[in-house]
Amino acid sequence: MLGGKNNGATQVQPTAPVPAHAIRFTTPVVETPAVFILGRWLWHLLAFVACLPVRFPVAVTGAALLAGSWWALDWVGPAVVCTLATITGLAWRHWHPATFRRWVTLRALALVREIWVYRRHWQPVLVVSGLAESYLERQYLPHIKRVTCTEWADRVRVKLVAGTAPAAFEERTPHLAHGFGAPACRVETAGPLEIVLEFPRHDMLADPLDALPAPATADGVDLAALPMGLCEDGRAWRMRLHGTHVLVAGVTGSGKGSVIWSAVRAMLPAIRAGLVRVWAVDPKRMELSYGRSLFHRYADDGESVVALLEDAVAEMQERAERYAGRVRAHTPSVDDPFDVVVLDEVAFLTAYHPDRDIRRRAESAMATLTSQGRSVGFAVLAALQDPRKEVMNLRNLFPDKIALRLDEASQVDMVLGSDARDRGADAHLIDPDAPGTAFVRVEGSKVPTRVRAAYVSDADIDHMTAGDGSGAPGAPGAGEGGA
Ligand SMILES: Nc1ncnc2c1ncn2[C@@H]1O[C@H](COP(=O)(O)OP(=O)(O)OP(=O)(O)O)[C@@H](O)[C@H]1O
Repeated sequence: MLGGKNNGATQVQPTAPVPAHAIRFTTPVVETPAVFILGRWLWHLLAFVACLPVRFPVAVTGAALLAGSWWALDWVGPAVVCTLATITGLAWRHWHPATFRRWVTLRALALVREIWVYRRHWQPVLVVSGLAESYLERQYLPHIKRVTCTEWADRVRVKLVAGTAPAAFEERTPHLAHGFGAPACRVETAGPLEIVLEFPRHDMLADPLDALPAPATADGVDLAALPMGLCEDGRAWRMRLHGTHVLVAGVTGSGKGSVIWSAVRAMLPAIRAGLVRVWAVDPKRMELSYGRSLFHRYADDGESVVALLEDAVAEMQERAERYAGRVRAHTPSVDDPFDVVVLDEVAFLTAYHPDRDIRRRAESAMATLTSQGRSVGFAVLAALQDPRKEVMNLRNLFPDKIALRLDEASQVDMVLGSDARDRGADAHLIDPDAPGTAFVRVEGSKVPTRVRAAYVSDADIDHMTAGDGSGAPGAPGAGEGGA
């Protein structure tokens, strides 16, 4: 089993008996006749050649055409084939650049990277990083099955050595990333004994992102998928807010404001239409006070904050009572809007406020909102700098979490869950010069995704409060309508 074709390759021959043993009983070593070894190599060569048309159809067809034309027409044949191929390739690239990139460029790139980067360095990198397995004094290596390239990353499909688990790779992602010269490495389980290692080739999130245009009408606001920024694979980062609560953690200057404001901006037409109400808590008086006119309620000092939270709880409970036995899912309407309680620097309420009673009442209101609010259309979007339990012990009441730049490696798992760092969510290593960059667990994926929130500048907030539809200068007015 261990020595099976797909389970690894023998690297070390059995060694001599250990000198300390006076007598050592071992099975006799029988020399393998050369004909068997040559036969095995020949078999592998034939299998490789037979698989070539399936693995590289374009390259094999090209080579066959060249050979056939040369045989039929001497040198004129390959010259004509090359000219026609070049013209066809250029035309294809011109008229269908996306398919040309997918079928030609990325496949060629995958072949080069498979040979030049991964197969060439596979053995030394895996042995040095401790991923080679030993059994009966032989060494076995996981086996590269296939390398593919996407726009932004290489995906290396690996067959594991029997008896090992993906966790061994998850623990060594930094070794693998450095070993293969990639900025990061992510591990996905692809099936029994199979994993995919994802190595980004370049950072799609290196450049800041301008504020995204807000939807033109309230109909266009999808509260389950608010456009927030970009994922590292170039897809849009969308965040669910309706039916969940979101906790945003990050050190000062990490970009918590851009997450909050991107969410508010994405809901703008629905806020204007009265389908969404934002209850803003702003103890620092720096972040949310700027867009005060957009909010249903605003509070910035201990007493008023607690009053706001307790009013939200009262409204939530009144709604829950009305819905009991009649309505099972909340749909935003002008009578029963979607209520978002935005808490900036939540530690002010849970840990730093000098009045113990304020802390207790605030915490109790937050616990009630987060534990009962989801199904009746109440969501909490809270931001904090320090995710430790002493500062915020309600962490687990937030189903969705966003880890911006954090201070310490241990905080990553506190925010994103116990295996997040093993799966490559190095939030403590985020570049301080790239604020707004974060790790999130997007729906349906166990692997944390790196994202960057769009930056909503003061000028953008001015346009939002002034009533321009998209928040951009000169944009048309907001549309009305139901969500
Ligand atoms: N998404 C982003 N893209 C580019 N730059 C950003 C982004 N978010 C924030 N910045 C820059 O980083 C600075 C700090 O951002 P922000 O105030 O949002 O951080 P914060 O985490 O809220 O900090 P604090 O906790 O001190 O309020 C901003 O003034 C802005 O210049």
